[in-house]
Amino acid sequence: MTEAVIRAEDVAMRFGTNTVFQDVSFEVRRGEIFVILGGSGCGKSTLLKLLIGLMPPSAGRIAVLEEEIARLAGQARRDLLRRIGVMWQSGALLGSLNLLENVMLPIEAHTALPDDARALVAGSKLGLVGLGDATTRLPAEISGGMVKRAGIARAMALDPEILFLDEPSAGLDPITSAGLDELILSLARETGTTFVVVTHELQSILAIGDRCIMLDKEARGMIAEGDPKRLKEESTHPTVRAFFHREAL
Ligand SMILES: Nc1ncnc2c1ncn2[C@@H]1O[C@H](COP(=O)(O)OP(=O)(O)OP(=O)(O)O)[C@@H](O)[C@H]1O
Repeated sequence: MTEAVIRAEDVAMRFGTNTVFQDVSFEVRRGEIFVILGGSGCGKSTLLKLLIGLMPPSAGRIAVLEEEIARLAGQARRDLLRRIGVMWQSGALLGSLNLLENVMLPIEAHTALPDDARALVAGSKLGLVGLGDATTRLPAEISGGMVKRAGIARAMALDPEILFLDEPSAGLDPITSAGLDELILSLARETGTTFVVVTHELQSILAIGDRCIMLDKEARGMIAEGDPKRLKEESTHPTVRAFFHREAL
């Protein structure tokens, strides 16, 4: 079986007396597109924060690229974070910098490459996401879909082994959203990057997800794991069925 790049074992997260989830265990395998899904407030963003080490779990263990991310500090932590990329919902571009300069930022921060080489790398990442002709545009001058693409280019600037995407289709119309799904699929195929995507967009989940887990607020944990297309056909769990068949309800 393909190597696991993330292993979550019996993970729980509590804020005070509020248990968001517990007993969450799963693996993400190298090269797959892994989707974290579930309704509002079930803890998708919280789980994403645990996976990238922004906070430690209340219980359990999360290993990312064989390292227990919550326990790392200093250089070891920086070294691991360099191997992963994150795109937040907004795309998080700096408005005063053009797209090329935005993508150059992480390269400047983490490598000693000279200016022209940095620009070359940043330009090639923008080319990968279909923005090769827009490198001198400012974020305010481009569409919402292009902002997301630029955010992905920036998250890929350092050739991450795992790319985390937080609600990539949020705020996009269905056609733009479908275009973004195609981009994610082609990047996964061409670069071999592992994708972990947080979303509740059913069309996206079915279009891009190799495997998924579904979190549930009432159950305070995972209620499904597997290939989303198979879950849609085969799951007998009422909440899972309602989610995958909601168009028909
Ligand atoms: N820093 C925090 N302190 C206290 N409670 C928090 C904190 N972060 C999240 N929560 C709680 O955890 C629960 C899950 O929130 P989270 O944002 O992870 O859900 P979500 O599935 O991402 O929701 P949405 O799809 O609406 O973004 C909520 O009850 C929220 O109030």
